[in-house]
Amino acid sequence: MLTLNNISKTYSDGTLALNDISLSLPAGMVGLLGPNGAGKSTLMRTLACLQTPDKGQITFNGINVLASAQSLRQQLGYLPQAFGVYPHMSCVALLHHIAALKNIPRPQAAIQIEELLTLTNLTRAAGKRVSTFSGGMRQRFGIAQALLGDPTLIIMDEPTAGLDPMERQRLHSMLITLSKNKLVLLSTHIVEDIENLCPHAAILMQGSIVDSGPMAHLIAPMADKTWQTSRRPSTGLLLGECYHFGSPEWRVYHACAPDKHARPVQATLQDRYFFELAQREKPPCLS
Ligand SMILES: Nc1ncnc2c1ncn2[C@@H]1O[C@H](COP(=O)(O)OP(=O)(O)OP(=O)(O)O)[C@@H](O)[C@H]1O
Repeated sequence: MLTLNNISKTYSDGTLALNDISLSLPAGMVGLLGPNGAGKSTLMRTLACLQTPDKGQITFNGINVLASAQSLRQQLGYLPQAFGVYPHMSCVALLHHIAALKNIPRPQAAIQIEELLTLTNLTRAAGKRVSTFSGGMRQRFGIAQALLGDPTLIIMDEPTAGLDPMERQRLHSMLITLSKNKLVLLSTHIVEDIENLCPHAAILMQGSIVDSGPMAHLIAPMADKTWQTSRRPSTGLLLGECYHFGSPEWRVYHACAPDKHARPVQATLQDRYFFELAQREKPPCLS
């Protein structure tokens, strides 16, 4: 269990990035959903002990994270949004280098690296320089390095960014396998990834937690109030515009049918997310 109590962070230029965040996250796959600039990366870096909050407390399985960063690092695997690599090092050499930085004895590291190369489907590319890898291979390498040392807390910041559908699917099944006995925190603004992968999620907007909990809890406020209509609605809160067989359709939040063309639909996490966004800014468009 990862618990955050009253975490706040203001950058030196006065930007309030995290505003009194309190959260309890269970083991398994947990999604952190928020638009650009919501504070996701700031929160991820704080959890990974790469920056400190101005106030608040974090505990992970009994460890006081802010007071014992080193104890947490031994249990942590972190995939940042972007990471640099030494241009001349091969995949396997770089993994050995990172294993050494994590204080993993070489014989143990060799066994783990072989297993991780298999898991991430990089065995055949082990001798290639990571700087020549495609986007998907690089992300898989990022996962392999994060998993060195068998961490119990895995933090992934936008892991599917820039991946093609095949690579994305491969990454999804890898994450599902991993999350069996660990806490995998997945930060993204791709709602579909969280809907597909996470039984539990938190929604972050403008540095504050809007809501968190099991998926059913997050969707519950939208139940029986979400409609889809083939005419642009004039009443209700517009959640977004989508296309059905090439024709435009609108998703609307309203207590009753917004017009005679509207039909009730099963609410999704995307509806809840767009509901929250629509209350804070101009309504988004679905694509
Ligand atoms: N080093 C910094 N100095 C000043 N402001 C910063 C810094 N890093 C982030 N911010 C600001 O803090 C806020 C939160 O940024 P953050 O990168 O955590 O959001 P995010 O949800 O990860 O966004 P994205 O999805 O675009 O990566 C933004 O307003 C951002 O401009």
